[in-house]
Amino acid sequence: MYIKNIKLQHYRNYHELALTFDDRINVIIGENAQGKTNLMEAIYVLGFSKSYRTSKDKELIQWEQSYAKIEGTVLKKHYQVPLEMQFSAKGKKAKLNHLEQRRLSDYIGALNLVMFAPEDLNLVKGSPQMRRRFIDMEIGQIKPVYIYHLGQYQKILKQRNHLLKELQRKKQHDLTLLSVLTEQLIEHASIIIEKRFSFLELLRQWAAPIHQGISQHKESLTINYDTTIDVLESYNKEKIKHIYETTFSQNQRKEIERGTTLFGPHRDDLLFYVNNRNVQTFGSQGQQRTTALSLKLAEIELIKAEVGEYPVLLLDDVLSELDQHRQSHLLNTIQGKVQTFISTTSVSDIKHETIEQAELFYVENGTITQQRRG
Ligand SMILES: Nc1ncnc2c1ncn2[C@@H]1O[C@H](COP(=O)(O)OP(=O)(O)OP(=O)(O)O)[C@@H](O)[C@H]1O
Repeated sequence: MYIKNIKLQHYRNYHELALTFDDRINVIIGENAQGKTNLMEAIYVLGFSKSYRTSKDKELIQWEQSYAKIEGTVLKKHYQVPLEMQFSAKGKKAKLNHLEQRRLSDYIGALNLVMFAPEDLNLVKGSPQMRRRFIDMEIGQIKPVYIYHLGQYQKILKQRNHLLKELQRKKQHDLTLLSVLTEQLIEHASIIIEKRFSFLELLRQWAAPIHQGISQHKESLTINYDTTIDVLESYNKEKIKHIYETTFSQNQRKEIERGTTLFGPHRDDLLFYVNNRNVQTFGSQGQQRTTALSLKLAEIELIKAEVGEYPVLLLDDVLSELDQHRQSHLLNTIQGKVQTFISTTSVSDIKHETIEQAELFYVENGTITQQRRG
């Protein structure tokens, strides 16, 4: 799939903007603070209905304006999909095929994206929250119903944590509500875990050979799921549910004492091993970067295998962070098959033939001049 065009209105520092993109490589060039990342972010928001930079939608609206709008046309193999996101003080609206979607899980997935920014290089070393976000975003765009379960899970978790705090402080003594919330939490938790397990199976299949390729067969990558309960990846939803039920009932006193939910997907993590050693603890910076790159490239292939089309790739200021070998590996892999947006302060940072044919977009203070190379 690829994005044919985009129109922005009052989005960050873009007052009005209309662009037509190349179906392969688009390079967004500009000095600092001119609007490169804002454009990448707008594309991301068009796909995921929210930003990766802020959880406050109102920050996306241009200062002094009352709304922001992003429209875009996504071209798929056999049809095209018009998408639209609008933000105002009243909230956000997502339109697919010109029809407003009440549930965002009905909107997400029409435009598949893989984002690779400098922060992603810390995926291995960074917080468990980052890794959970990575896996959740991925599953969400392949199986949008996952987003629904995740949303419900988070809502119930918040209520349950609040209740556990009240029980801890003895402001509340009734345990009936706790059982009701626990039961609801388990229902969504077991679906989330089951889906994460099947996603991991796929991720491993794609990431391991890619990692071998980048490391010139010197390294092998394995990925494990680290969970708070005693569960095997071969278990189905019912079995996972049963284990959660036993764990929660055996630990009720402990949870009340601590005033928080101690088990569930919100506490799980991914562990990466290179040549059987934990790369989070023992890996060199290079190995950690190779792992992050392998995961991103695996995401691209995984989406293609599951959805039937390649996603759009966003490389936000990340190429200059990769050494020549990793940069070439990345660009060779995507060349000719994945629509890619690259943001950079200088085209000379990109040393690859693919750049010869790219569409160039020069950004200056919220305006863009387009120029085709080749
Ligand atoms: N809501 C907003 N309304 C108007 N301008 C905004 C808004 N949010 C951010 N900006 C402006 O957008 C600019 C930042 O743009 P952006 O983050 O895209 O930078 P960039 O070109 O990617 O630069 P860098 O290379 O430093 O990351 C800043 O000048 C900032 O003041």
